Amino acid sequence: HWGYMTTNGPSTWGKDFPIANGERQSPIDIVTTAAEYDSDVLGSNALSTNYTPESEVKLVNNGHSIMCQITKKGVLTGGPLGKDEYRLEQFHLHWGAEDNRGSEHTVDGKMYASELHLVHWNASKYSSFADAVQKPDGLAVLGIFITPGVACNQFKVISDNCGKLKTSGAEMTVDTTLDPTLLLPSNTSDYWTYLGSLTTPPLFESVTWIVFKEPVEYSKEQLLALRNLVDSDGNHMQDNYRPPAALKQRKVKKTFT
Ligand SMILES: NS(=O)(=O)c1ccc(O)c(NC(=O)NCCCCO)c1
Ligand SMILES: [Zn+2]
Repeated sequence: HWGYMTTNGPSTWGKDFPIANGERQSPIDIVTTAAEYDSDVLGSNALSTNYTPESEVKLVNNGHSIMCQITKKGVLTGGPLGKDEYRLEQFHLHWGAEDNRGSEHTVDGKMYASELHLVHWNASKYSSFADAVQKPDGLAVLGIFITPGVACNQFKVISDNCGKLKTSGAEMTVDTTLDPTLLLPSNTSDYWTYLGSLTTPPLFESVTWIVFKEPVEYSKEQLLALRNLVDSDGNHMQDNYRPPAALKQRKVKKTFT
């Protein structure tokens, strides 16, 4: 089964998932000087999130990451998404064994300690996540860089429960509220955006990526909690990130000068 070890990691995925070498794969290295400022598409209608706080938190160790399944109606609109409404489905993370690596997107070659992905599907055009996941305009994912610093209070419900989700397949519901809005950086106006893919198999080329420039801080303890999770092979879930793929014939746009 695919994973992140030498024997089943990103360099082997092309065997079972030939799209791994496709024209719009993710993540990518964001070369800041090559990104194009595009005022009309991006400037006119600002990216907007309208999330409903979760009244309980459903956490799953899916063998590749820790995922929070969203049950409330949360909507992402605007920016590069045109008139379509994208519904929040889940969020999860990728991280390293040490603070010097772990993000999937890089910025001028810089890797962050972790990257949070808020996954949305196009509810204006499709009937479910499963229906949207293979469509070229099916998904929109918000990428948030994580850097070591002060604790993120809204992330505590996840980091404080990693110990109870050690094994692959483990699920739990925590009876507390969580507002996904509070997982976002304070500046949500400055971001890069480009057309890409899922960063794990099946690597479908269905994602409009929106990567925020401003990182969010998690404490050392919160990052350590992620590294103590166990994956589907019984190893510590660490370095569960795909390295950058080729940009090929794509342009990265940015909303800031
Ligand atoms: N990293 S990502 O691009 O934001 C991303 C967003 C949504 C996804 O559905 C996946 N991948 C996925 O679901 N793979 C199926 C098996 C996983 C657990 O069994 C990756
Ligand atoms: Zn992801």
